[in-house]
Amino acid sequence: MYDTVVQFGTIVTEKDVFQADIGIREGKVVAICTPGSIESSDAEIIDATGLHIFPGLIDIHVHFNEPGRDNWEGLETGSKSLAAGGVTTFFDMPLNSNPPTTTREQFLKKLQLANEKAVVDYRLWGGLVPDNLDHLNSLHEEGAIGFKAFMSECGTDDFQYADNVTLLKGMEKIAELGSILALHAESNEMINYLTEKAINEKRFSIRDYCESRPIISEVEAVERVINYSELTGCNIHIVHVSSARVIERIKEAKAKGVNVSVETCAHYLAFSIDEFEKIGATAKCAPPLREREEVEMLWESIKHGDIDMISSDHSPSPPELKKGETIFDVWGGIAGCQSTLAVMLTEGYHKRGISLSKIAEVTAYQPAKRFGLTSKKGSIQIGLDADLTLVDLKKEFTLIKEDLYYRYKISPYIGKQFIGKTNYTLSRGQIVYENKK
Ligand SMILES: NC(=O)NC(NC(N)=O)C(=O)[O-]
Ligand SMILES: [Zn+2]
Ligand SMILES: [Zn+2]
Repeated sequence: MYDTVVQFGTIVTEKDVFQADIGIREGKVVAICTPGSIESSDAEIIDATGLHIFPGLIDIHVHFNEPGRDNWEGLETGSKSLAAGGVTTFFDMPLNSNPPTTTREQFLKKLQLANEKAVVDYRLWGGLVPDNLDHLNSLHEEGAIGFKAFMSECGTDDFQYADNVTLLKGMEKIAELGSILALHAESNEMINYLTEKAINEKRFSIRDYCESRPIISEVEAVERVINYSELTGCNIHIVHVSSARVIERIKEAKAKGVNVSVETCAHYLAFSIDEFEKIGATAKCAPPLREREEVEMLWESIKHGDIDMISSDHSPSPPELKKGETIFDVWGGIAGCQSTLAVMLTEGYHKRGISLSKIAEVTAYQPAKRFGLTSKKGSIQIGLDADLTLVDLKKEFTLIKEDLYYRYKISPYIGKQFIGKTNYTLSRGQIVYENKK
């Protein structure tokens, strides 16, 4: 009757926490029953006694950089890391692969590589850049989950940021397609002005870097693109918001009827500038880490339901690019996609009383809902894919580099103490991670 039965675990969904057994057939959940009641003579049994079963996470924001920069990460190492962290679906960003995913040909090439190499499910973002307006249609036809644009320079030469005219024209098209535009929203003018000033004045501390990309530059860009959304009718998603001040603006826009969603990343919830100063360049990202009180306000925003989802924005580089004369010279991007759930459990559930259902909601249900995947993913329900992560909520561990599956064992989370560990991950019913393998 079943290929696999997960017995005696506690199921966590966006609505509920309850004990039940799960029967899996052909990759789908086909039964959810009273513990011990499933007839399972010829099924593989997974004993989940003492474990919590979350819907596999959906990480809508990773940079696995293949093709072209797979020496920075790669679809195999990246997706194995996700499996180890309980993530069963990822959306790969159109940059820093080289060439970036801005035409049909490049999209199909990446799709083929993902098909060969990824150990969990995936979708691909298409890019919106100044010279590819005529390609948006074909990217959409091939199944792009949405489009991504940068409002400021992105740190590589091969993905141009979208000027305002490109944004407006692109948004008009994306609205017609009924798709969605994700934005890296920082004001290019403000951050370039402040960066130049800091460098001229030889202010090279970590705090100087953070102050060169202030919260107000996020606010400016977000307000602008919200206005563009009202004008064009384009649905938008703001990636990696670092501050509750920005979340407030998005909340106001939602109340006015603008179709906008927002993510923050695990690192903005785990670290403040104080940790950035201790850890150094490994914790450099853009927008940068913020003050401790901002971290706490983000957690409050999650509690109040003002943040739709959590991503990792996993954007690693080779170690030599994380070294440089000053903090301004090193690669901006954090490697962390294996640790998202551990951060949510440790910092959210254990330290701040965030409910398990809220964690399932922002890591799986909301991403599935926003991107139209709820007929297959995002929760634990009869008929959905058996994408499951089995977690020991009480397991304490310190992350060591040998635990990581990244191409390079570099991450600001190394040395961090966590409570809550993934023991098994199932992707469409198949065990893709079990006890460190
Ligand atoms: N080129 C990048 O991958 N940049 C990424 N880097 C960060 N966030 O520091 C991003 O998502 O903006
Ligand atoms: Zn970004
Ligand atoms: Zn990113």
